Amino acid sequence: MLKVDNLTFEVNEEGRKRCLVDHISFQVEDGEMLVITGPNGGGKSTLAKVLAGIEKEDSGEIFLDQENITEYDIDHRANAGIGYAFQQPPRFKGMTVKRMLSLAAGKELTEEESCRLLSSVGLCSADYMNRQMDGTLSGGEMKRLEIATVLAKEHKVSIFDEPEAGIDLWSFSMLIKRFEEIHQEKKECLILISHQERIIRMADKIMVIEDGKVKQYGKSEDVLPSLFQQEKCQKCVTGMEGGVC
Ligand SMILES: Nc1ncnc2c1ncn2[C@@H]1O[C@H](COP(=O)(O)OP(=O)(O)OP(=O)(O)O)[C@@H](O)[C@H]1O
Repeated sequence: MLKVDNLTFEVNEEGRKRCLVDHISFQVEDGEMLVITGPNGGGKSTLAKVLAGIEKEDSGEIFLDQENITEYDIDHRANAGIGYAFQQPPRFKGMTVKRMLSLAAGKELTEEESCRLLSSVGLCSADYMNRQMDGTLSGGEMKRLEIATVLAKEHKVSIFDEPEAGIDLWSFSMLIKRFEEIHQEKKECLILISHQERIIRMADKIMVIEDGKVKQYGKSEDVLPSLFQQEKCQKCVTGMEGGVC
């Protein structure tokens, strides 16, 4: 279980403080899937980075099961059970895919294990195992490999930041299947940051973040109707629905 209490992260912009994560609280139970959505620049990725320990919160507390992990750094949080897939994955020159996956799994993976892992993100093991994790990989390939590194190991909480971004339709379907499997296994908490309706509809809980604040948070069945009703009305206003709501 992940419990986040009054989490705040501020930056200094030309001498002024700007709150990118503004007193955010939520809880994800074991086996639950939380989808975080909301407008661009709302603070979703920043929240994920604070949870993973990439950015240091200014105030608030984070509990993983009963353990207070607030003061843990990025490595310590990863060891405690937090997995995180970046929205824009970093590249690692000189690191092969094979090595990266084994490092992420925390053990030397067999050919079969690596193959299964790469297949779950729509990649063929034979084509990628000895490739470098550098600029020779396309954006979509990097994104899928990044997701595979988080899937390589069981975590207490896995956070995927816009897993759909830059991924083709076929790989996206495979990925959705893998998320559904993890969700059905009910072993770990899944936090997906997404703008994709299909992902949002998979959630147990939905949180909408705007201007660093929680605008909506609750069970999927309570949040979904207003979420898609709002979207429809916006389209209507812009004429996309032919002016009919
Ligand atoms: N380190 C930083 N310093 C200053 N501003 C930042 C920093 N990191 C992010 N921001 C700003 O904070 C806001 C929130 O960014 P964030 O990436 O968290 O949004 P997001 O909700 O994930 O957006 P998107 O849906 O576009 O991915 C944006 O306005 C961004 O420009």
